[in-house]
Amino acid sequence: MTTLQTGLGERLISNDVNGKAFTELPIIDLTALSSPNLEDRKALAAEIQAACVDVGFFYIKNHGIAEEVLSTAFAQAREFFDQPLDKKMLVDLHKGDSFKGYAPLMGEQVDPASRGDVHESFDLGSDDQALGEGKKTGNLWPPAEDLPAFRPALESAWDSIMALGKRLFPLIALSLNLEEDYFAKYLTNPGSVMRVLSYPPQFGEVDLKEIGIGAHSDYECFTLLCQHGDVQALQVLNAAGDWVQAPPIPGTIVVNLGDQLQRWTNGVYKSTIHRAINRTGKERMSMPFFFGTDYDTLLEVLPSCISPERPAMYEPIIAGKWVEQRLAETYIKVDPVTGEKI
Ligand SMILES: O=C(O)CCC(=O)C(=O)O
Ligand SMILES: [Fe+2]
Repeated sequence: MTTLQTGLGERLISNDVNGKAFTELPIIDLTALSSPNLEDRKALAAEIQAACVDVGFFYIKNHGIAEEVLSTAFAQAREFFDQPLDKKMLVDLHKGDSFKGYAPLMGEQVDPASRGDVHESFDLGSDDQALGEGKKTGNLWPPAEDLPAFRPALESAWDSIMALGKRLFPLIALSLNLEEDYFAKYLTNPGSVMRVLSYPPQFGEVDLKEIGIGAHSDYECFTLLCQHGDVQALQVLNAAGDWVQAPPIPGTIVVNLGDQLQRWTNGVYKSTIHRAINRTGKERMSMPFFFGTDYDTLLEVLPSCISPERPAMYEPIIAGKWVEQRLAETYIKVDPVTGEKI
């Protein structure tokens, strides 16, 4: 079986678990999420279940987030990224200890087989969230005199997407035949992260060791990914080893499952490998929001996902430690004198 080097180490090309050779991503209408009728919500949960088992990726529409909140955040992100490098490095992610702030082009490497990711990023989280053992610093914001509207725009997007994510957990619980509030006890102070990414267009021969974001799976429970404009770059790996394009669709947000839910569900739900390559000739931006659980949640395979044919495949892990370890492997620090990775 073919293997692929990813941020998770060597992975079978079929994502460890049997997904489908899907050729497009499902689009799920979330209107029934607000229905007072449990049967309506269960019918929606059944659609979510099929998408999580077969694909691990889907679009949502009628999600309730105002388009303007997202476009304002993207406009501010563009202003931030268009600044000179020395301004952006005022909030260099390496100045703090909890992976918040700016990382320049090639400052990250989600796929250890790559030379670095061809994107710039700015990461933020909640200042009062559990930062993890010994962590002292939270968000790093650019000076308000440089970009007065940046922080309010990103915080407003954060609030809206966080609210949507909190509404999706009960749906995921229903889709796993659990009580709707099953995950609530693990979400008192969840370790979520949002980021804006800017991918310059790449020209010439495709070199898979140097692309927008290398092949990886996400680390948390699920990701809500907003794509800006009409610039195609995201690709999703199906069980046949083919990369399926996930273009921006107006009014939708992409949802993909992460490793925490794959482990919790014993691989029944897929944390599908994806990457981004921007060959469009245009600058591309995206805004992923990663939803984790409380830092100290013990992620143990759900008993309902274990059977004689499918024994538990994963050791229990502490949710926050898992993400921290994965992040520490992701960000590259370069020695300013030698230019070597340290
Ligand atoms: O920009 C994208 O479309 C994908 C970003 C992504 O996969 C990530 O940040 O984990
Ligand atoms: Fe990702």
